Amino acid sequence: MAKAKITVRNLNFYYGSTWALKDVNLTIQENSVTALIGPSGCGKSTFLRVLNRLNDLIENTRLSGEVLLDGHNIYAPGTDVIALRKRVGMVFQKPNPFPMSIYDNVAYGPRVHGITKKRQLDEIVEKSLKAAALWDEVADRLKASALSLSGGQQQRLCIARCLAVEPEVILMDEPSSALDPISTLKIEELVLSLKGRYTIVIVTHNMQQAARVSDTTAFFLNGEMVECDDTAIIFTRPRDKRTEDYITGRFG
Ligand SMILES: Nc1ncnc2c1ncn2[C@@H]1O[C@H](COP(=O)(O)OP(=O)(O)OP(=O)(O)O)[C@@H](O)[C@H]1O
Repeated sequence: MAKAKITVRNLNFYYGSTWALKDVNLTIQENSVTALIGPSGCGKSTFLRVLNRLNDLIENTRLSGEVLLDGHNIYAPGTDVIALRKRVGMVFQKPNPFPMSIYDNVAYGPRVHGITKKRQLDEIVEKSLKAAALWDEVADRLKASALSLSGGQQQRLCIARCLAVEPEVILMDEPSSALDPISTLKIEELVLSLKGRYTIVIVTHNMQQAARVSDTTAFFLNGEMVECDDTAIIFTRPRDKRTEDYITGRFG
């Protein structure tokens, strides 16, 4: 039985006078992959950043509405934002490993959260790199700089770093748009392998990618969430004409 992991209610978001998200209502099911699609500037990334309060870091922004994670509003006063971001991790468009070793990148989060025993860290690093499908390529050079990895490997390292703190939700903002086709395929396989254990929300400009990896797709346009449904329905018989125009390439 599907369970709502995140419920967004009447969400509005403003950058100064720019109304970037307009009364968005959306439910994200637990342990599934939800793709956010729509033309450039429609608010996909803003919506993603709302889900772990990353927009809090941008000045002169305003939000109204509710974002419930397991039924609790993450914007309620007194919310521990550090704890929230541990539960709701993020992977960015451009791989952004820290300038330190492969091992230290993955161990970084667990260390911040108080894990210091080497054996325990070793286990977490191995498990996370395996889950991110990178272990076989780096097991013999964990002390090498993360910056010596290829772009695709760096992105899988960033996913391993995210997994190391055992998040419940993983937000991915166009995670393969800066990568070559083979690395992109690896990221897509990885997303599919993580499905079922994590709730994944992925922003993508690539509609084939959305069709390949996601269970549910939400279409955004000019800050509105136009339509959200099973991915197969969105791509074959969307209800809204605007969705149809977008997926058939009439604009965007
Ligand atoms: N930091 C910011 N300050 C001011 N306005 C912003 C900021 N970030 C985004 N916006 C504006 O908010 C709107 C939504 O932008 P957002 O980046 O969320 O769209 P997007 O759908 O993710 O676009 P893209 O696909 O090009 O990344 C746009 O009008 C954009 O100009």
